[in-house]
Amino acid sequence: MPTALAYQAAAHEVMDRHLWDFVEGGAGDERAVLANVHAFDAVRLRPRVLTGCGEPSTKTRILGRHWRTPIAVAPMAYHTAFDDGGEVSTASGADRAGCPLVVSTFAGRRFADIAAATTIAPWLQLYCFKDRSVTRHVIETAEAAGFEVLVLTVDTPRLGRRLRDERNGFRLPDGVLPANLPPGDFSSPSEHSRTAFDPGLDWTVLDWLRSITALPVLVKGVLAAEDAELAIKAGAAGVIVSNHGGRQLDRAPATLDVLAEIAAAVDGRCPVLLDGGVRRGSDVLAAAALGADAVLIGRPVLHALAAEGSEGVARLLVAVAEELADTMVLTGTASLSDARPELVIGRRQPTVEL
Ligand SMILES: Cc1cc2nc3c(=O)[nH]c(=O)nc-3n(C[C@H](O)[C@H](O)[C@H](O)COP(=O)(O)O)c2cc1C
Ligand SMILES: CC(C)CC(=O)C(=O)O
Repeated sequence: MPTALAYQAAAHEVMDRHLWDFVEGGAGDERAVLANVHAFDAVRLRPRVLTGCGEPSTKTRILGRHWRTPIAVAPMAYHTAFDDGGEVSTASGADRAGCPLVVSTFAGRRFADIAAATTIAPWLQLYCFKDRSVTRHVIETAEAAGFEVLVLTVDTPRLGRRLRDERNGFRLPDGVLPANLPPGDFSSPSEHSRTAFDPGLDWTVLDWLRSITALPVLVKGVLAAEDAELAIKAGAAGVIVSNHGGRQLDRAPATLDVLAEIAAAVDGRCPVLLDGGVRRGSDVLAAAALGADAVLIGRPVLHALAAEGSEGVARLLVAVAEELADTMVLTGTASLSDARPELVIGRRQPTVEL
């Protein structure tokens, strides 16, 4: 069975060193990158026996759509740096595994071509630029291509200081460009983001989004129960518990460590998704037990794409989904709604009461 670890090793063999550092790296001392993975490593599951659960259901329903398995691909910039087909390859691989793809504002392929490669309507990850006309254009292009959901990234008023990229003087490989943005100089993500991203966003950005689109908006980058509450008040259709894979705030908490607190605050009013460090099917079940309706997988998908293209993406995601089903059988968990916090040993209980 192909694992995330095996694809990481395979990608390391084939990837340019600076590109590797761009993908693997995080902000500062990379505490938050490690914290995500360590939080999952520390999980032990408490199996129940003789439950009669031999054929578990991994199905779920998110924003009115049926998902075969509670796994989607996290938004990541520039898949064309890893495979010539870029996001088109990722979308078709994810489709074969039954997983939706969240497409980055900085996708290297046109939204219409990405949408045509999958039977599952993609979601658009949105960076809100100072120039709102550009942001609006990105949304309209995605809507015209049939995208169904917006994911507003809120943890990036400025890009985290990524020391590997600073040391390497990182520049995108020649020919790697965002396919859905007006022409500009994108060669250094840190320099571009400094001039283009709006550092002064507040919750009223959701009002503006609602005034220009009817698509549901999920807020990605929530790490505090108070912000989940504010997101719902501002009209968000869901929250994504994320620390951007440790690429933003070096001392951000592991996402798994704040999940229960946020799920308790949301209390079923909207879907709660999580990303950061999800590598195994057993990680998916732990996240479900602590309140996630679905998870997103980031770096391992790029590793699989770099190592084996579209086929690699499909094989990785199928493997994680099968491992989720295995773990459900072995813990006596018949369905995702049966995954309760008692399944997980040694996690802290919610700490914030609203
Ligand atoms: C190379 C790379 C590019 C990324 N680009 C984006 C992006 O364009 N927009 C965004 O919201 N998050 C972006 N992310 C963050 C991911 O969406 C996600 O939060 C994170 O990778 C999940 O953690 P994991 O990689 O440990 O699975 C990026 C992450 C990586 C590794
Ligand atoms: C081009 C970057 C802004 C993409 C990103 O979000 C990241 O590298 O984490």
